[in-house]
Amino acid sequence: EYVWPSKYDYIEDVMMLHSGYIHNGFSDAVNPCSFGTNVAGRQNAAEWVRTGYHDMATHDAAAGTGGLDASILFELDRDENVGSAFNNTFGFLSNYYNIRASSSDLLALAVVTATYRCNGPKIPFRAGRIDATEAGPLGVPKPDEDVETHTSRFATAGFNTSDMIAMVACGHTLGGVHGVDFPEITGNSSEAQVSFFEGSSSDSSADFDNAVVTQYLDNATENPLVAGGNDTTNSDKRVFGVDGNTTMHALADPATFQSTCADILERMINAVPSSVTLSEVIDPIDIKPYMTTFALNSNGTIDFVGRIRVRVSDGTNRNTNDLAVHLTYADRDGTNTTTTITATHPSFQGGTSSGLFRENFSWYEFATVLDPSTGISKFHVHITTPSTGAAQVFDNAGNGFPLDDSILYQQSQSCLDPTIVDGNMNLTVSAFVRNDRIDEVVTLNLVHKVPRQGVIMPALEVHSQVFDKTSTEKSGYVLFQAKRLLPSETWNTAFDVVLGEGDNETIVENQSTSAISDNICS
Ligand code: HEM
Repeated sequence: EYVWPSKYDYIEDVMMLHSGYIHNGFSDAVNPCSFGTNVAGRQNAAEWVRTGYHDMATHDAAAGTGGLDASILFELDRDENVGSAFNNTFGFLSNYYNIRASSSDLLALAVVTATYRCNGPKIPFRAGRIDATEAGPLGVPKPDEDVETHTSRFATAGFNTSDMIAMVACGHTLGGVHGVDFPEITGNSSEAQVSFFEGSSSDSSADFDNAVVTQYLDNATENPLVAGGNDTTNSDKRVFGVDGNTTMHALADPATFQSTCADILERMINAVPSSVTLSEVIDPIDIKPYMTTFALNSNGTIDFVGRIRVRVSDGTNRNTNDLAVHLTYADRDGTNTTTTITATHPSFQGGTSSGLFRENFSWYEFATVLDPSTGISKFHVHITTPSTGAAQVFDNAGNGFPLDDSILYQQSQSCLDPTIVDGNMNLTVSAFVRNDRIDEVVTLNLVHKVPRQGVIMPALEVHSQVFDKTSTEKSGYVLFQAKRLLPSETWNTAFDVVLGEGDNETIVENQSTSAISDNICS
């Protein structure tokens, strides 16, 4: 059962908030399925799926090495990874990459998102992949290799002959062979030339359907890897036929094709090194709070500002126009207060967001102040249906939504000075620590983005630094500050503020330097 906060909150947002009032646009690049960022010949959805496969292809299931680990970032100079698909894919994914979302998790989510956006099946998504830090072995199948080589490559990765046929068919339902990458196959090397696996007469190549299978069985295929003029590069013909077409006949049933692809692509993205433990399947979270501000204000009270995201997808029996949300909370000692904090539904963009798998969410915003002498320890979310009076209380799997007011990150008193000195900018992070804990260590954990030659994604290194206690006191709190230099070209990054150590740790997670880049450093 989901408990807030979770280390997968960020990736769940990437997955579930594609468009609307609060959105991150993860599916914009594959919506519609044919979309190619207005570059002739490009189809992002096809590129994402191909990138997922090429990264996984060198998995060794028995040895527990390789797989979906983004090692392909280091393997782009190889002739088995021809084309701009890989850099295009990671170029888009880099917008979402951070310490809470590895390149490999984002790539797996890209496969899931592209497949679904193209009318394909719903592939369950798990997170937790760890990125490789160097290239893996060679061995991505090439079209001019024989079928024994391909069969054994798939077998090493944990896929039998029938799995191989299905995986290739499920991949080659999108996109095609590009003239710039394989002119010897297309016979035309121009930028815009694509010989689609499912032919040029329909837009099937932008639809996750089984035309690649039925056209092959009907001997009516234009697939350049089946009907190409040079049999040497007709790898799909050899792969599809290797079991006497048994698997292809099964895949000719549309429902079987969809369910088989869901299974084989899920296994493809979950082929990970044995050192990786994947999370449970990430399902949409029903009630999810977001803190906007939890800090001391100039009046000496605590600003308590945030949002509640309520799932209103089909089947929830919730109607955005007939919902009211309020919070109640317990003070620092755990005693319930009688205060009701009303959350209001914003009207901009209907105050709703939508995401993968047709999920919909409605937003409710609250802004109040709390007495710093009594504080807060947890809150409950109440959802009522005004038309019927029905009321429900959400308690975060039993214990309420926890908040710890022993440390308050002061975003308004933190800043990133835009002046660049010797390639660096001055970062100041401020936090108030409650009097009873001021003797504990306060640490800034800042993510440094370290550029890597020829690799789109920088390495992420966490640098820790201890805060200094200042002489500023307010409302039973003492101000702490950490100052450090941040390389200007990678200034846009994230940090955590941590009070105490071990079991006593209180963390304010995932704050961003971009949120303080307009603040004036005083
Ligand atoms: C024997 C195995 C395979 C071989 C030899 C092979 C070969 C190829 C070749 C030559 C291309 C053209 C690339 C270009 O022109 O840039 C291609 C494209 C593609 N492949 Fe494969 N492939 C194999 C398996 C797979 C699998 C298992 C998947 C995914 C599950 C997949 C997904 C794709 C996709 C989506 C494209 C279209 C890319 C685009 O249009 O930009 N392939 N493949």
